Amino acid sequence: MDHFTYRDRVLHCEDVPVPEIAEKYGTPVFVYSSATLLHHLASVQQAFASADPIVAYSIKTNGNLSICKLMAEHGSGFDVTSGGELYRALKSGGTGTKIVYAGVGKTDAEMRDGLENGVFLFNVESEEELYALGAVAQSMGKKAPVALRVNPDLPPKTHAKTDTSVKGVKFGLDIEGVLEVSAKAVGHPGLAIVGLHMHLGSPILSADPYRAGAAKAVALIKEFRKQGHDIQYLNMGGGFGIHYRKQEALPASAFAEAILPAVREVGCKLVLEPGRFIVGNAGVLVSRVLFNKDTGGKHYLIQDAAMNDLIRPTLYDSFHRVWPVAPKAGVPERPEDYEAEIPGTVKQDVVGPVCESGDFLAKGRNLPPLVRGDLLAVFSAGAYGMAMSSNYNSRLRAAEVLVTARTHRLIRRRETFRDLVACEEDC
Ligand SMILES: Cc1ncc(COP(=O)(O)O)c(C=O)c1O
Ligand SMILES: N[C@@H](CCCC[NH3+])C(=O)O
Repeated sequence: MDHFTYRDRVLHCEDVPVPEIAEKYGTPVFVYSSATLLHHLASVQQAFASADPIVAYSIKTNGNLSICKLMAEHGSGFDVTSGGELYRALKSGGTGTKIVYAGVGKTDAEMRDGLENGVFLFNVESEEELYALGAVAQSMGKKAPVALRVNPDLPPKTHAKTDTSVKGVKFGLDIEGVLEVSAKAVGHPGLAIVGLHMHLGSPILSADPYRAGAAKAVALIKEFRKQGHDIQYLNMGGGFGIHYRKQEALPASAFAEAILPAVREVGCKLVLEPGRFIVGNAGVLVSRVLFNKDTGGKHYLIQDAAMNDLIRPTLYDSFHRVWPVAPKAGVPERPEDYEAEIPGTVKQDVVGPVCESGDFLAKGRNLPPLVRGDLLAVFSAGAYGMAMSSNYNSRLRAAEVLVTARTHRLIRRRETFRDLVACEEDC
């Protein structure tokens, strides 16, 4: 479900016409719907309610403080993967009792920071990390609460760059060797192995990998307990897919059906780390057409958003729906299927101003002819859009706007040229 709808051929975010936002804040601009954000958070919380889970919003997806505050105010915890993300989580009202610390390469300083702030669970991904964390905790007179992250060697079939649970990736401990690792850690004075963590990849459009992963988790948890570890948490990570092309995403209840029986069997507290599922369909990237250009038998639509704003198409060949903010008569107000032939359209590559041939937001799309100044919406851009943006080509990072019903508010101002050089001028 999202709250981006066309009314009289004008895209609205909740009750706000998107052109009003583009006029006021300029383009490119990320526009988020708070109703969609909260709807998705609530749908996860409700689907898994019987396990009383800790839903830890994965802050890497979109770390904007206003979005994170909304998450914290509505009962979400945070999944963080760096000192910077922990800082954002705490600044947004998060508390250690609901913060899980992930990541293959935590520094000693990050571990200390996490322990000082009472992080309830550290996902640990290697034996060296385990003992480094144990030593840091011991030096502070503490025991670090640990979930061993297991790589279950399940192919969730996402994309070569986003599969995190197949043999040979850098993530997690190999499932074959994890019991040896846990056996050696029994009785360590700085470590309490209290959980098992599994994050399968992202985005996942089937519940089957979760069912298979949870079954492997159950077997391991039983073994950990036999070794003497007091396992309290089963952390099934994030990865729930969203609508990018059509309505292809599963509801949270489908994932709940796959995961909850395992949680009941081992009697653990469930931890989830959803990111994309909460914020992905809650954001669009709005840009303005600069030029049309025909070359090499192709039609290029050059607009003012680029790979530095949304790198997913460049990095993963990801598909995002693209459509005019105010489509003129003669084309559908909003197509059912963006990949089918659409009357009144011509094939176009939607590209940005960055000096890279790989700078595109969409290729070979059926779009109506557009002219300079027209507005374009790139849908499902709320997750890993702004979060992965950069200043490449010394482009200023976009503004972000949060909509609630008929109101809109700037939640990140557009950067300025002074921002671009600020860290260099200090030197
Ligand atoms: C450990 C971990 N947890 C949670 C997430 C969030 O994933 P998603 O945004 O697909 O829910 C990721 C990213 O894939 C991750 O690596
Ligand atoms: N950043 C990715 C997925 C990787 C998620 C982080 N483990 C995306 O944009 O889809």
